[in-house]
This record gives sequence, C-alpha cells and structure tokens, in this order.
Amino acid sequence: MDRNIIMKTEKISKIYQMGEVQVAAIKDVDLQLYEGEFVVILGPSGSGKSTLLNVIGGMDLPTEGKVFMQGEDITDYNDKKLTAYRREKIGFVFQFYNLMNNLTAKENVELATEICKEALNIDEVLEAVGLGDRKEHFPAQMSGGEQQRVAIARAVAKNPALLLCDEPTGALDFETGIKTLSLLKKINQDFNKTVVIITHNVPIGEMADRVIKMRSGEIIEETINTNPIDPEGIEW
Ligand SMILES: Nc1ncnc2c1ncn2[C@@H]1O[C@H](COP(=O)(O)OP(=O)(O)OP(=O)(O)O)[C@@H](O)[C@H]1O
Repeated sequence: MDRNIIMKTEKISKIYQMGEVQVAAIKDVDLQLYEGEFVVILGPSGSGKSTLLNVIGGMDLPTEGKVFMQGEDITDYNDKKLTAYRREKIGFVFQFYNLMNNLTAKENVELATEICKEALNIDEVLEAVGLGDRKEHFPAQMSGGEQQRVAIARAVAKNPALLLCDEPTGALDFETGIKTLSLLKKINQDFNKTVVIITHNVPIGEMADRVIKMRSGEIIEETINTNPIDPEGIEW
C-alpha cells in the first residue's frame, strides 16, 4: 500500500458547553490517513465518531488542535476556503441518502459536480456504481440500495481526495448493506480513493486496511489488517 499521508490531525479536541457542563466529544485525537487506504472507525454511540468525521470534513472546527489536509492546516481557513475545501476535497456519504427528490439520479450527481473543478465524467461514475440504466429515474422510483448508490456516485464524481461515510449501511438490509460495502471497496480500488467509514457495526472492520476504535472521545486501539476480507464474507 502507498503510505503517503493525505491527512492528519494533531491533538484535536471538541468541547461542547452545555450550560454549566462541558462535554468533550473528542479528546486529543491524533489520526493519520494514507492515500488509497480503506479505514473503518468503530465505536459505540456517543464515542465521538461523527464529531471526528465532521471535523475532518470541514463541517465543524475543533476547539483545539490542527487538521492538515495535503499539508495545509484547514483550521486556519476562513469560511470561503473551508467551503471550497468541503466542495473540492471531500465526498460525503450519509446513512440517509439526502438526495433531491425532484431530480433524477443523473441530475443529483450533476448538481454536486457543477461547482467542482476536477469533476469526473458523470456517466462513467454512474456506470461504475451499477446505475448505467437507471440514470433518468427519480429517487422515489429506486430502492434504498439504489439511492445509496446515487449518493455514492454523487460523492465520487466530485473527485474528492477523501470519501467520508457516516453509517453508510445503517438504513439498509443486510444484503444491500454488503453490496454497498462492496461498491465502496471497488471505488477505493478503481479510483484509488481514501475511504473512511464510521460505524458501530464491528464486523465491517474486517474489510478495512486499518481499524480505529474509539471510546469516550478517544482513540483506544488501532489495528492493521494485513488480509482484509472481501465484503461478501462479512456477516452481522
Ligand atoms: N452539538 C452538540 N452539542 C452538545 N453535545 C454534543 C453535540 N454533538 C455531539 N455531542 C456529544 O458529543 C459526544 C460524541 O457524539 P458523536 O455524535 O460524535 O458520537 P458518535 O460516536 O458519532 O455517536 P452515534 O453513533 O450515536 O452517532 C456525545 O456525548 C454527544 O452527546
């Protein structure tokens, strides 16, 4: 595996002030992500996974610490630069697909790529996610798994440096969930994209190059899988 660091965090913390009480959603997190890597961040509810993802993705700023993407500290960015960062560098995939219901699959992807400089060919990406013959369909005409494929195509077509996925199988049945994981693996390999999945679903870790476990806002364990398994072999 190529071991070029694409992004790293240095001692990031996020503290929420809740009245008199301070809640530390993440504490002193040091994380490195490497180019082309498939990473699964595991942790129970409330362990800080979404907070970490939001900070890496430039949707939220840490209270302390620094976040470097390709050598640049994004915590120094003003709003305009941070917006450009989210647009150009990050592809997001969420549990609920967040598609525009009045737009077709293809139009949903087009909308996201219009504002991107390095966008990929939309038809090719829709083919790659297995939706070559469903491009003109509206979300309501597609299954949950197909809608998640559109959401993945939308994120990938921007040609981001990093694909961040928040419980991407959370709303799907087991079989469709496995297919979605296989697709994310394919995107990781075919497009050489760094993919990060956050989930509480432990078996998903078996397909990752690296598994990072979180608890109470901290990274408590990091494991390198020398032989990550094929997503088809995962069971839960
Ligand atoms: N906006 C907020 N205001 C106050 N506290 C927050 C806020 N967002 C998160 N927290 C707290 O920070 C902690 C970590 O939350 P976070 O959502 O990052 O965890 P998570 O591991 O993603 O959980 P889940 O799997 O349930 O989404 C929790 O204790 C949560 O209540």
